[in-house]
Amino acid sequence: MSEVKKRSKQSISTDKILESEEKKAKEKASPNKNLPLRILSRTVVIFSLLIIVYMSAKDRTKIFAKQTEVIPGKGLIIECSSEYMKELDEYEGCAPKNCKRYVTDTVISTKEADELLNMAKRGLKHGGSLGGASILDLHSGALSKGSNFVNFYKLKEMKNIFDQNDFNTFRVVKDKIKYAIAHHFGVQPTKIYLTYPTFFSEISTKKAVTIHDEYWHPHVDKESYKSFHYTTLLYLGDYNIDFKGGQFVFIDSNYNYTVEPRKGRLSMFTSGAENLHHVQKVTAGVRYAMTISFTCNKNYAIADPGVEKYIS
Ligand SMILES: O=C(O)CCC(=O)C(=O)O
Ligand SMILES: [Fe+2]
Repeated sequence: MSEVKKRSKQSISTDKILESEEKKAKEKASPNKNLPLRILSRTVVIFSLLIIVYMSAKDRTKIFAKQTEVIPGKGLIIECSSEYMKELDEYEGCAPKNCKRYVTDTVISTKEADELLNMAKRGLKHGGSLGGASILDLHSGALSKGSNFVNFYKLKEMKNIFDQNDFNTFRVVKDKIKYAIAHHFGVQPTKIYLTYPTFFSEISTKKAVTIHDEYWHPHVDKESYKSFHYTTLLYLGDYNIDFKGGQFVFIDSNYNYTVEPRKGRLSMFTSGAENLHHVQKVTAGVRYAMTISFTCNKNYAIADPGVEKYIS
């Protein structure tokens, strides 16, 4: 290589080094020059991620029963959990043909739901949990009060708060539900028994105080209430009208299935691990519902509640 060529090559590479050093120096002098661009690109990335998370969460949630629809009957068969099936082996005529959840708006009338709602309000106004999730159990008499429970069958001020007419309404509704379970789950009505607790629930927007107020945790009813084999929920008010939030959600591995409460809507399901569920937080208004459940085990059977429950 000639001396001239060598020198010119050297001077080109020296120029390049100078150029890049100049650029670096400039960037150092004004570090914020690329900042808007960086903020913009990061914002785009964050928003895209949020959209992906939102869309995938949305896609995993299906509305099984909308409040605005009147559902004659809608069911979803699921695989029974092995523990549930094993336990039912010993109860002839009580094991379901299939494990499932089933929602119907045509078994219980609006009038019957209104009569029960009236009972719920009448009873619960004497109680009320500090944390806003209250129950009134027609079997044990447990009524949420403050951060505890009292037995309303023993309270002077609640003496005869429910008369035999009220208990009759409960019995008629309970019998309709029992036959609906027998029909839809393929079991003998004489082999399923009303069990405890059998209660009204009232949920407001108050912040939880005790563990009893934390109704929103996913759970299996068979674990929360060992006597349950068939859970039924009767809704006494309307989602998005009487209250906001408070949807019931079945949690499956692929999808969540939401039941929006509707007055008179009956939701029935096998109480095993196949029906893991939770209730979403109530964000406005007050939500009333009733839990009426059945067992296959005669030892857990209870008599229909009546006026003889009052302890004088
Ligand atoms: O009120 C509801 O919709 C369900 C309540 C519930 O899951 C329960 O009491 O175990
Ligand atoms: Fe539950």
